[in-house]
Amino acid sequence: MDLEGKNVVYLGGFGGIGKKCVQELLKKQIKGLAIFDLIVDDDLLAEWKKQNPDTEVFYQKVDITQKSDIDAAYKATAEKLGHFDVVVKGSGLLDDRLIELTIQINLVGVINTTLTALEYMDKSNGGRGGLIVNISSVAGLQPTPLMAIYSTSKTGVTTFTRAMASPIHYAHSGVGFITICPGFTNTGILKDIDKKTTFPFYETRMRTVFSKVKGQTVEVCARNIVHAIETAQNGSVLMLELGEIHELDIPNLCNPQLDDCVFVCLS
Ligand SMILES: NC(=O)c1ccc[n+]([C@@H]2O[C@H](COP(=O)([O-])OP(=O)(O)OC[C@H]3O[C@@H](n4cnc5c(N)ncnc54)[C@H](O)[C@@H]3O)[C@@H](O)[C@H]2O)c1
Ligand SMILES: CCCCCCO
Repeated sequence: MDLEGKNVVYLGGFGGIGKKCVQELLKKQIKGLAIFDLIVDDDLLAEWKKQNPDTEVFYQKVDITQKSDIDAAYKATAEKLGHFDVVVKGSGLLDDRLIELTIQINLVGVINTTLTALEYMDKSNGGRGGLIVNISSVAGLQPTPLMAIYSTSKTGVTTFTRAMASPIHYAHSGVGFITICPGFTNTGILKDIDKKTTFPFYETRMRTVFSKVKGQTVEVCARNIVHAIETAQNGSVLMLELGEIHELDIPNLCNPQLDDCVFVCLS
């Protein structure tokens, strides 16, 4: 999608990846940017507003575990911007010791913020269509024993987003969906990992290996997320690993007779 003149909602815009994505998005002459987050960096927000006088930049405090917050934020954004073209879901928690909160934020939060956004974007409901980008993880592509609950939540994000990308839904709503699966990216989410894993490290080797894994910079990850927003097609699942974008060709495992009724047909 060409981002010039578009309205964007970014959930988690003050997070590690979020801040850099916002900075990249603001380079694209977007018309409006709503940042939904639990936290705010007032100085950074003021700087973004000052540096981008032609873009309406504003913050909405949102706890995505609270449906009332989600509803209020989207309502206020629709009133301020009229409509929104792109919604990026970049909120997240990695802490397997907080089981319910992990699922509430990473999965239920993504589902609720998606379905509420659709109320405004769905062409069959008077919307203009658009693009919803859900940030999963490489841990949402294959089981990750180290953080099994996080991996489960992210696998749910990947599956939910692929299901929402069904051509059946797209033909109805005009809202496309893409799944972004970053690999290790140098933000705070990976710090103190041995306090966040499903179980304490069984052996120091796992810990040694984990602390030695080479991650990508946040800047490169953010640039690739924005590139994906501009170029990816509905249903794309993109792994962003070590500065590269890999479009994943996930096979349809369904009965051909059900192909267009149940599963995404990535034709
Ligand atoms: N950093 C990585 O290695 C990596 C890899 C793959 C996927 N991801 C995913 O990318 C996204 C951003 O991660 P990050 O590394 O920038 O982490 P981060 O911790 O810096 O950012 C997380 C963001 O989510 C927000 N958030 C947390 N709980 C919330 C709540 N209840 N309501 C609203 N907002 C809430 C935080 O305020 C923050 O803005 C997450 O979904 C994460 O799972 C990160
Ligand atoms: C091994 C999986 C690393 C996941 C990084 C945070 O999504």
